[in-house]
Parts: sequence; C-alpha cells; structure tokens
Amino acid sequence: MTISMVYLCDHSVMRVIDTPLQDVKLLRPKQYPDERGWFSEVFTGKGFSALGLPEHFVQENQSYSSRGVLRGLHYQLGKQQGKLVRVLSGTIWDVAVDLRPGSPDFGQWAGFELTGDELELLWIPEGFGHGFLVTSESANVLYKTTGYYYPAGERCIRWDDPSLKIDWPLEGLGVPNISAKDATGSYMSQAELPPAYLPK
Ligand SMILES: Cc1cn([C@H]2C[C@H](O)[C@@H](COP(=O)(O)OP(=O)(O)O[C@H]3O[C@@H](C)C(=O)[C@@H](O)[C@H]3O)O2)c(=O)[nH]c1=O
Repeated sequence: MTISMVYLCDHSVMRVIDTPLQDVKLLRPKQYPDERGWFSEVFTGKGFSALGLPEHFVQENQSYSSRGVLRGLHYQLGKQQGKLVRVLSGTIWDVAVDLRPGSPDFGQWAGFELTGDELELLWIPEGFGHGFLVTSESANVLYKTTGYYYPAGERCIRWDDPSLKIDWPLEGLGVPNISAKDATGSYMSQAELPPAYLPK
C-alpha cells in the first residue's frame, strides 16, 4: 500500500488509497461522529465519478459465510463486472487478481483484510478475478456490481493455482471450505481470460 490521496467531492471527503495493483483502490469514506454514533456517505454517484470510478452500479449482492469459507476466484466474460466490496460484519481477506492480458499488473494479486469494524470499501475493476476467505467466526459481505449476473459468462480460477502464489492466511483454518463449482475452477494458464488491457 503506497500513496494516500484525499479527494474533495462537494462537501464529502473520500480517502483513496493506492494498492499494489494500479487500478484497484481502497476507499475510506468520511465519517461524521456525534453523540448518537456516526454517519457516512458511503457511496455517491457524483463522488465516484469525480474520482474516475463508475457512477452507476446495477446490482447489489450480499453473502454470509462462516469461518474458513473461501469464495473465488471469480470473474465474468461477455458481461464483465466491476465490484465495490464492503464488509458489514466479521473479517475477510479479499483478493483481486489482474487477469487482463497486456496489463502491467497481469497475473499479479493483492490481498486486503476487510472488516466490519472499519468503514472501508475495495474497488475492483472489470477484468479482475475476485475471491475472499472468511477469517472470523462468520462474515457478511456486501458488494455492488457494474454489470448484471450473467451465468453463461461465469468463470473461476482455482484459489490455489500455484502460478499465482496467493498467500492465503489459512493459519488455524485448515483446508478452506469451497463450493463444488469452485473446485472445478481452471488454472490461469488454461483459463479463458477477459479482454486485453487498454491503456488509459
Ligand atoms: C453471484 C450470483 C449468484 N447467484 C446464485 C447462483 C447460485 O444459486 C447461488 C450461489 O452462487 P455462487 O456459488 O456463484 O456464489 P458466490 O460463490 O458467492 O459467487 C460470488 O463470489 C464472489 C467472490 C464474487 O466476486 C461474486 O461476483 C460472485 O461470483 O446464488 C445469483 O442468483 N446471482 C448472482 O449474482
């Protein structure tokens, strides 16, 4: 994690934190505490647009998982999805992998601990594989997507693909609990990948 930048979007302040993957961002919305608790504008279309991030999301998903569950690494072909991920309760280790051929970060991954105790969002653009491991008793994960669910385009890369060398924090968790579908995931070398990276 490198540079921290603060952008002003009207009255609202969003801290944008660069990550080892140039197009993946951690976002910390401003919180307004008072004697009742706190308030925050977690997402505004115009604020995101001012940051060069998508203004429109078409779907919001929530999943609940118990400790040791690993979902991923998922992406969609045909109708791609950018994802804005937030943890409502519990703690996960969230992973993004750049799958865009030609990208400077192609084949690179980054992992982030996200917890319901912090107001933090992770922005993962189209063309990335996404997955997470639940490291707390349970976790509620909420994410908006820029594209609709498109089952025909669903793809999965194995969480344990040795070419990716993802350092999942599995200490004390043992073998992760994955779905039957994820167990049939592809190795990246054999996977049908998203469209090539387009430099901005
Ligand atoms: C993802 C999704 C699933 N479903 C259904 C299909 C299935 O019956 C059930 C569970 O689906 P899955 O096993 O694919 O759910 P899950 O393994 O949680 O899939 C999700 O994983 C994370 C890591 C992502 O990044 C998401 O984009 C999505 O791929 O929910 C929908 O109706 N809409 C959706 O958008």
